[in-house]
Amino acid sequence: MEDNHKSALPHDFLNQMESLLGEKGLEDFLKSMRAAPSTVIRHNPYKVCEVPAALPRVPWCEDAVVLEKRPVFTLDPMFHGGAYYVQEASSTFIHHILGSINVSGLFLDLCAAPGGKSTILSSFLGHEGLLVANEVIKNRSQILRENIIKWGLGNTVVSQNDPAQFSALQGAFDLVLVDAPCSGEGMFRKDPLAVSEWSSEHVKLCAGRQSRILEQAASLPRDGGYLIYATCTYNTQENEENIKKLVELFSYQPVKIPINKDWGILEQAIPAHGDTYYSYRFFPHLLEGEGLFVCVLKRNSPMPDAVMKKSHEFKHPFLKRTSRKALEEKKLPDITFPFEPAFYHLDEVHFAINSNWAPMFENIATSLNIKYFGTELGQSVRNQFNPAHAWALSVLSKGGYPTAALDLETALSYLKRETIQPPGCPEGWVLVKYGDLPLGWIKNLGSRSNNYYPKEWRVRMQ
Ligand SMILES: C[S@@+](CC[C@H](N)C(=O)[O-])C[C@H]1O[C@@H](n2cnc3c(N)ncnc32)[C@H](O)[C@@H]1O
Repeated sequence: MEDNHKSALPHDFLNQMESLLGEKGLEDFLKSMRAAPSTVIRHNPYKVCEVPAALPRVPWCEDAVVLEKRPVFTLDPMFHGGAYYVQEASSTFIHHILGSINVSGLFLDLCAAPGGKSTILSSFLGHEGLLVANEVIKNRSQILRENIIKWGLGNTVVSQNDPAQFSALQGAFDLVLVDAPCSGEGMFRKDPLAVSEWSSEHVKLCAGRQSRILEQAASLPRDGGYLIYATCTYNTQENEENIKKLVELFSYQPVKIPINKDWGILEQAIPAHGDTYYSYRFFPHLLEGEGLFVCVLKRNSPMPDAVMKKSHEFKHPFLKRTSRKALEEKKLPDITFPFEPAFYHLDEVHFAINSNWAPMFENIATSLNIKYFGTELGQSVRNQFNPAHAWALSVLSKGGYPTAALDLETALSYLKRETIQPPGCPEGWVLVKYGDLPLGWIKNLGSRSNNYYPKEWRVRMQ
């Protein structure tokens, strides 16, 4: 059995793993490759998510629990309402890193889709900070946008840009995460495609691409800000070698992350540029999770000049700033914000963001290709306000709209975009919920109701 598995893996990969782990290590690694990967969900600390207390937690992330078996997530309304994110355990280590270095402010997730790590960054920032979640590939930026909307904190700007297009934001960020595209060796157990695509040539190609991304990313944190580099692969070309190149070119200090030795994470020293940097390596035979490499660095280089333009007038081809008063005239309902909001509109579609971040957001919006930001509240149509789906899924209050609690069957019908008619529903806009978790809007017209669940998100599974 073990030999079968061994023969399914590329010969050069096995040699590489043997030089990393030794003969016995490779044997244990191959054994772990035959075991089923665990299923982990990380719940949204800002939403209602009932998780049985008896389930084991991921040791480095108190929000993440290991499920006994993998349910059909597509048929769980809580999944669609953003109550949790399905994420393999090792990746949730970003949560532990953030708690250890304890930095807040403006974060950038440069390679963000589908958004697993962005949702960790967003939860950590809460209502105080701002996250730019960027994904260069258009289709993937749409998935990222959807996951950010479902997470619902309203503290995120989704952009679709190449890393090279961030040059106007050099020195702006308190933290930059580069979770780079890689050869995916750490995902071999979960993703047979990663095995079939693997070759030494592909590793080389990935290492070159990561090095270019890191060179663009390295000047984005402020002096004293952090750069986190992560991959889900094991080879040293894509990992240690890239860190060595980076610290030769840019001034970064090492950061040591406290870990508990029972967790099974390997801390390894990377000697580079006369200093010792640290990597945190995850192997499936040493812990319950997939393969991961992480290195945290602290920028040590005062910026020569202030990079942010201090513009008082926001000039953007489509996006305009507006006031609460102007919005009230457009029938915006009464919303209690956990921060002082700044409002913007794109044609008649209205958005809110924490006003503390408005000047920075305006700089970002003029230099990047923005796909989403803050919370989309709704659209003014002929003296009426049509609430947005994103607002339903957001953690903001819902301005006194009536609600209807759905049972599982009706909630699934709603998510499939079928017509539902909850009993006792008043006429007009109604927020539908599963338990206490908002799922979206319906508009009750009396004789029938319209389902406003987004067409492109609807559940197709029967
Ligand atoms: C490992 S994935 C990110 C996973 C994500 N951080 C998460 O936790 O859900 C790497 C991402 O980088 C994107 N990518 C591909 N080529 C890139 C490039 N040249 N520059 C920046 N990002 C790139 C991929 O499309 C992919 O979404």
